[in-house]
Amino acid sequence: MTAVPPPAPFAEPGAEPGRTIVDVRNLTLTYQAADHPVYALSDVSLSIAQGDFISLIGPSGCGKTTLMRVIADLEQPTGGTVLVNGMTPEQARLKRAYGYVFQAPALYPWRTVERNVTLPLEIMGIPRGERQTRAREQLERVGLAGFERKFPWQLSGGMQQRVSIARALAFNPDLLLMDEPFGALDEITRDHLNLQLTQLWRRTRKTCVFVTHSIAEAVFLSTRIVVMSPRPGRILDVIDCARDLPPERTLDIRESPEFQRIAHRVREGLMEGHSYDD
Ligand SMILES: Nc1ncnc2c1ncn2[C@@H]1O[C@H](COP(=O)(O)OP(=O)(O)OP(=O)(O)O)[C@@H](O)[C@H]1O
Repeated sequence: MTAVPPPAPFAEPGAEPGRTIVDVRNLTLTYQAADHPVYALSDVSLSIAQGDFISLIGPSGCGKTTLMRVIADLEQPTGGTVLVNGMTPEQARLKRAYGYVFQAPALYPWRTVERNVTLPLEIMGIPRGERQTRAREQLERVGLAGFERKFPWQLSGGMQQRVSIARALAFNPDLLLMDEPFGALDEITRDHLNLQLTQLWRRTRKTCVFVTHSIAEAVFLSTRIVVMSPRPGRILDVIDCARDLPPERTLDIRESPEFQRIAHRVREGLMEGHSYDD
């Protein structure tokens, strides 16, 4: 894979560390399934600041995707409020305040890599030359310079997921929502992408919300980890990783006692909240 350029220690212009980007208060969501209600989220409150990297971790079905989808205005809450950049999720969606990366890359096989990245810009009516410039910048950011004219099926799964990250970044959103983007990849590729993602985050200081089932991935990437209970999803613990781990992270920090201690606390939280009756 192509190496990512070395990270520069600055945030993007306009970034204001500390400003609240996502404000979730007393969020409840019940799905009305055909024969019974599904209580997906119960009384979730969370404040996410500019430049935070938040991981949501919890057992399968605890509502992690649901929480992301409410922030993205893809689901309507039953109760509580959500503000994104001070706006309702609908206003934020219309203003393209966030980019969303799905579990599967969701690329169009008949479009080149570059034309997959430019798609949201086409929809926004941005002129062709500017679309190309922005797509190339983002592809370079994710280490895919030179792959513009390839088709998705010519790339590995990890490279395809990097294309979808470039696409989500193309319109320069304040917020990046990533729903288990590396879950289907082998461990070595996943390590590599974790490293690239932490470098990308450090360069841009985009606010990130990241869903994962991997404790190591959550500790490695995050400034804070949100541990959720089994359904209905509630927040059991919020763990500050930025206090004990440096912002600049290399894979070997996973061996450090600080890393192990945080991982242990996440594991304890998951075990305490887990019901073995299911
Ligand atoms: N549209 C829907 N209608 C009914 N139930 C739903 C709907 N979408 C999700 N659910 C249920 O709501 C609960 C939470 O789902 P969600 O996908 O948010 O969990 P998750 O924590 O992201 O799970 P996973 O880790 O397996 O991806 C699950 O029990 C799921 O089956």
